[in-house]
Amino acid sequence: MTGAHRRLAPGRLVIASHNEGKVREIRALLAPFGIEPVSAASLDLPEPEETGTTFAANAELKARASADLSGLPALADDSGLCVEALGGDPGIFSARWAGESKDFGVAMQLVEDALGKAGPETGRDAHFVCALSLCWPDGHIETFEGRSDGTLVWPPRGQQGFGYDPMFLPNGHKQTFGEMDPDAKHAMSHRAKAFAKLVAAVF
Ligand SMILES: O=c1nc[nH]c2c1ncn2[C@H]1C[C@H](O)[C@@H](COP(=O)(O)OP(=O)(O)OP(=O)(O)O)O1
Ligand SMILES: [Mg+2]
Repeated sequence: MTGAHRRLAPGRLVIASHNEGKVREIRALLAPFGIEPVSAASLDLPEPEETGTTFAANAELKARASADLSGLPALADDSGLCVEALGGDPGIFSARWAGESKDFGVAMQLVEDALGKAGPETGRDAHFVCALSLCWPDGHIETFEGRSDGTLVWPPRGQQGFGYDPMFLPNGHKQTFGEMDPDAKHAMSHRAKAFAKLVAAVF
């Protein structure tokens, strides 16, 4: 995002996500800022089809859809796990790899199987990306990205977090995101880094 930023006034803000794990993390990140978060689910807002080809494009279309329908500022998150040996897959398809039932045991197994096929020489490096878009009801939109680098472990470890967290070991740490205390993840994750940029720009 370039150019002038707009300040976000205190008041209600829609968290434009239908993923409970994300909503929990975004609520925790918003807690110090005097914002009243309202979930998209509680307003019965639909889950838009993610037709974008980048994290930023998908975050923007989700934020815009919720801001248009609710008349409130809306914050959306598009994120995913990018595995270097898989050319960046599952990437923007990270949620879709978990199928209709959103089973991340299945999705993590698919990643592990694909890594096995890629062969040992390609390594197990991966990173998470998070794009956060904040859209105001008049259509003004700002987008911020964060990234965490790490490696993939097998078998998955830990019950904290959500999604691919149990197989992601962030660089410089001994616990996977699935084993870490949520506060420790919030201090360093891709989502926290994107959020820090948003905070610097709009709060
Ligand atoms: O910190 C994370 N720890 C583990 N896994 C993660 C994380 N961040 C994203 N991920 C994975 C799982 C998630 O399902 C997918 C995002 O897909 P994405 O389309 O952005 O979200 P979603 O469909 O789950 O909910 P929604 O679009 O309603 O916000 O990437
Ligand atoms: Mg989604």
